[in-house]
Amino acid sequence: MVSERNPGCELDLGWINNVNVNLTAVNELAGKLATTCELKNEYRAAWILKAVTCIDLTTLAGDDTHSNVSRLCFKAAQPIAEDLLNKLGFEYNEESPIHTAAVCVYPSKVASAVQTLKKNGFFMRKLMWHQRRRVFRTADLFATGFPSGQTPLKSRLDEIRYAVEKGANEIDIVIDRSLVLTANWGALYQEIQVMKEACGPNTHLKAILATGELGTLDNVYKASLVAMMAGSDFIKTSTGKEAVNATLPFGIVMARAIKEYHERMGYKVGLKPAGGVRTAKDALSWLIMIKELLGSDWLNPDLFRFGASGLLNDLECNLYEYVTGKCPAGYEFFMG
Ligand SMILES: O=C[C@H](O)COP(=O)(O)O
Repeated sequence: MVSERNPGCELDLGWINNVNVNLTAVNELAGKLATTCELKNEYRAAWILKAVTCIDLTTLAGDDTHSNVSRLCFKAAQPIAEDLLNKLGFEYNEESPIHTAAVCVYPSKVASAVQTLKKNGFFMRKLMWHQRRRVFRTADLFATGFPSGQTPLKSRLDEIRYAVEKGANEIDIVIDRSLVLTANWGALYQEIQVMKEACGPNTHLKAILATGELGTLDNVYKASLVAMMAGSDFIKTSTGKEAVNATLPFGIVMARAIKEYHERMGYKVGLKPAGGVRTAKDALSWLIMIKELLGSDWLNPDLFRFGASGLLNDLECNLYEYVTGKCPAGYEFFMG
């Protein structure tokens, strides 16, 4: 289910200054969510498949080449081994819902990803999916001075324009954490707004808050609100490069901010945990958290993504175990 894109709103400092997060309650809820995930058998397999479709399949390597970006694109288009998928009752064809949500690469590799996707007809599939609002996207994960956000605004805007020109249709920007730590909400709002303008009307913006570097959960909630007020389509926990990345307490606080924004403004903003989400167990805890706090509307790639380089492999292994009753040998899956 898709809602109208978030256009943002005026910066509301009164709203931001009223934020007060209950740390103990957040940690208790996170503990419960992490331990009460009792999904079994076909229900677990179905949720794992759901997780696959919500992945922004990412490569972050300094030695990325055209060839490993191409492999990533193929894996994104057919994320589960075909025989395994068939045993689960699905097959790959133009209608198949089983693909990752997006491919995420550095700006300099966007052209490689777009070329592979086009050459192999994946964008034709995208057109069909688009009619059903299920879009297979190429994202540029690392624009705007990734991962620190400490380069001049002009060069961050140039990076965005470069990636859009090369065919990226989602941009993951990183915020300048110092603006949060000094409570400079006006400057943060303006920066995100101009970055959204640089994306243009058709390219979605995901704002990476780098929650592990924001100091307090109050700051996480406030930065979430400011990013949404500035028009972000998604708010995202982390770059994967902070000492602490996607944790359930951060996710709970961001989900609560998204819920409040939706109640007040009427727009649904997406959530993207990223960094260190590696196992099926992690993924299921996040999906349950989303269902509990935001409801089923958010359980789809239009409103929920995992930013992950290594999660897919574990999801596929879990499906293999479900189908065959045994653990796969390491050589059976070529790339996670
Ligand atoms: O957004 C994606 C993250 O940077 C990936 O982090 P990860 O390599 O820990 O999965």
